[in-house]
Amino acid sequence: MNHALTLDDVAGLARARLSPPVWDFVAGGAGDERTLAANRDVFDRVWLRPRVLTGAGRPGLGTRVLEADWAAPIGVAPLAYHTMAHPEGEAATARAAGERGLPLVVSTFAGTAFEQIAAVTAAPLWLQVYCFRDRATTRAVVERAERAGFAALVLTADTPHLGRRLRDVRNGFVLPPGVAPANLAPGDYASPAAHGRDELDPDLDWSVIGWLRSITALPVLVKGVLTGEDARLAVQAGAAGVIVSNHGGRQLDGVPPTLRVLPEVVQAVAGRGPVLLDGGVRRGTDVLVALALGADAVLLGRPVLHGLAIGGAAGVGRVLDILVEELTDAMTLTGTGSVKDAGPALVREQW
Ligand SMILES: Cc1cc2nc3c(=O)[nH]c(=O)nc-3n(C[C@H](O)[C@H](O)[C@H](O)COP(=O)(O)O)c2cc1C
Ligand SMILES: O=C(O)C(=O)c1ccccc1
Repeated sequence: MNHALTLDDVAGLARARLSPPVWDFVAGGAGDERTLAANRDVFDRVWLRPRVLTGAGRPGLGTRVLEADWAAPIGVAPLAYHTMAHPEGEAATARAAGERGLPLVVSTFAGTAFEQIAAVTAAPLWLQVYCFRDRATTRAVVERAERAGFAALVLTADTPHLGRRLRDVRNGFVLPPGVAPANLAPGDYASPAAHGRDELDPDLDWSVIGWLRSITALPVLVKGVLTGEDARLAVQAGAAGVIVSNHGGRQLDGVPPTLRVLPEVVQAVAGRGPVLLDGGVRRGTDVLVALALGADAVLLGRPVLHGLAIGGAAGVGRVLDILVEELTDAMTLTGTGSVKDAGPALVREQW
C-alpha cells in the first residue's frame, strides 16, 4: 500500500481487490461515460501560472466552511455502502478523515449506523439526503442524523431517479451479501437500479428546501447544481451552500464537466454561501485549480472507496495524505500561501 504514490496507483491496487461487478459499480458512469471522462480531461487542459519569490513560504491549508474548521479544503463525498469496499465501512472512513481534521458526507445509503460513525470522529459529519416518495422515511433519516450530532444536510438534487449505468445493467448488479443500508427500515435494497427508480421522489421542486428546514435546524446544501440559474434559485430557496456535481458522471451522460460550470455557479452564488465541487479530483493540482476558479473546497469520491478496498482506515488515510501532500506541494510551488490566496490569475486554459 505504501508503494502507492498517487491516487491512480491506489485505484490500480483496488481494482485487483474488488470483484469485477463491484469495481464496475464504483468506477462506472451513465450512458457512454462521456461526462465521466470529461470530469478528468478538463483538469488536464488547465495550466498553472506560478508566482515566484512571493515569500509565501510553507502554505496553510486550513479553511472554514459553515463555521467549522477543516484542516484542508478537501472532504469526502457521499458514497453509498462503504461496506462494499471494506467490512468496517463508513466507520473506517470516518476514523481516517477525523484523524486528519477532514469532513465526511455520509450517504442516506450508508452501510454503517450514523451513531457508530459519529463515535469515531470529531471532524464535521454531514448527511446526504435522498428524498423518498415516503417523506416519513426521509424525515426519520434526517432526525436520526441530527440526533447523532451531524452538522449539515446535503440534498442530492440530480437524482429524481438513478441514472442508467450500463455496466450495472450488463452485470445484473446486486449488492454483495451482507451489504445493506444501516439507517433505513429493513427492505429490499439488493438492486440499486430498481430501488433507485421506484423509491426516490421524482417530483421534487425547490419547496423541498423549505420542507427540510422545517424538520431540522441544520443548514441545507444542494448537491448537483450545474447552472448559474439553479445556484441562484437554491440560495433563494434557503440553501446554505451548493455543491457543483454531476454525480461523478453517474446520472445524465452529456452534462458538462463540473470544473467548466464552476465559474458561473460561483458568480451566481456571489458569496452567499460556500460553493463546493466534486468530480474527477485526483491530484493536488486539481484541488488548487478548483480553488482558483472559486470553489471553497472539493469533495473526493471514488478514491475513498479505493483506499478502503486496499486497507480500510489506513488505506483511506493514505488517499487523503497523498492528496493533502500534493496540494501542499502545488501551493508551495505556485507561491500560494493560503486557500484564500488561490484566485483566477493562477490558471490559464488552452495554451
Ligand atoms: C459508488 C458510488 C456511490 C455514490 N453514492 C452516492 C450517494 O449515495 N449519494 C450522492 O449524493 N452521491 C453519490 N455518489 C456521487 C458522489 O457523491 C460524487 O458526486 C462523485 O463520486 C464525485 O466524483 P469522483 O468519484 O470523480 O470523485 C456516489 C458515487 C459513487 C462512485
Ligand atoms: O450509485 C450512486 O451514485 C448512488 O447514488 C446510489 C444511490 C442509491 C443506492 C446506491 C447508490
